[in-house]
Amino acid sequence: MAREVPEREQQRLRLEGVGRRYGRRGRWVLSGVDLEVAPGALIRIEGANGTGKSTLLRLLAGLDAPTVGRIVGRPRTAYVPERFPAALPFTAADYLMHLGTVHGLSRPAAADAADEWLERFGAAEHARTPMSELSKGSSQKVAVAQALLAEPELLVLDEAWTGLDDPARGELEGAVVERTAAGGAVVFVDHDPRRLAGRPDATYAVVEGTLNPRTGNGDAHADGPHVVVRAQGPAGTAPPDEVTELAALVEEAAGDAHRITVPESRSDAVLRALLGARPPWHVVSVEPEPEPAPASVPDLARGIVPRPREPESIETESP
Ligand SMILES: Nc1ncnc2c1ncn2[C@@H]1O[C@H](COP(=O)(O)OP(=O)(O)OP(=O)(O)O)[C@@H](O)[C@H]1O
Repeated sequence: MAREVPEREQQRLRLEGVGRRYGRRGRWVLSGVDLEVAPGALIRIEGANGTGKSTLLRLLAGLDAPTVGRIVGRPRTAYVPERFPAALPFTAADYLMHLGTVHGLSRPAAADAADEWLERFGAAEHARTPMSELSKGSSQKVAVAQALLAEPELLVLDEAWTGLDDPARGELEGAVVERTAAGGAVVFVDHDPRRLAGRPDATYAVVEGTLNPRTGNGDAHADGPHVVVRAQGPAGTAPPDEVTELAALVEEAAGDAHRITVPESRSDAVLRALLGARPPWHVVSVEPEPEPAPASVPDLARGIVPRPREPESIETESP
């Protein structure tokens, strides 16, 4: 049974004018980011490769500090990093029990929570396996279990579904829905546009260092049907900026191809931008986006309060 988190007792995380660059002369990876994460909110962060999504999530998780701006109101936070340090000198159960006690659980409660989450993710048989001997998938199950077992007020997931088998992926989606229903906030990045489709209270895209709200209700897929454009450009190049700004999601595919998910209403503009690039991109295919899988847990009303932005920084949705 999930621990309820009364809203009035929770810290509300706020990013105010946050900028981050690596090194004194490095480029600004993020700049002028304002964001408020309300209790119970489910927030999706999108963006092309290397735009700064992980940088933003590390700031949200409290593992990194802004170069400028400030972060206030730290809730009890747990984080699943993009790369989990698997070669730790513990068995899976001992590691989870240790993490549970760090998060304030008694040893028996931490041991019970460790067993419960390993069971839920189908990894109970690996409880006594040293972490260094776990497969990538089992190690990822431990990574998500360590974040969930203390029932955090804020859960930050950086591509946490990657490497999990199908049942564990479904289990993690269910756990996210449970967490938000219990009043916890969840912020996630995932390369699959169908992940938790229709559920986020807000979706933001990181574009050229700024955080742009997607649509009125925050769901990237609320703006009508989408198409998937597969396109190939010169080796090692990212799609033109105009494409990244118009698309709901840009992902690298096999070879030098990119998979670009875009609202149907903007697909002509994306194709024009690809074909008009110098040198032009080769459009391999244009297909309707597959239907998302139906959600398994009843929907629940939740509140998200995006911080007000300066008018010039609001992304307008072109028809
Ligand atoms: N610790 C670091 N030191 C120096 N540069 C870094 C560091 N972490 C990230 N960067 C740089 O910051 C930029 C944004 O990286 P980040 O990992 O946040 O992007 P991302 O959107 O999560 O990318 P991906 O989708 O590939 O995971 C990249 O140019 C990256 O090389």
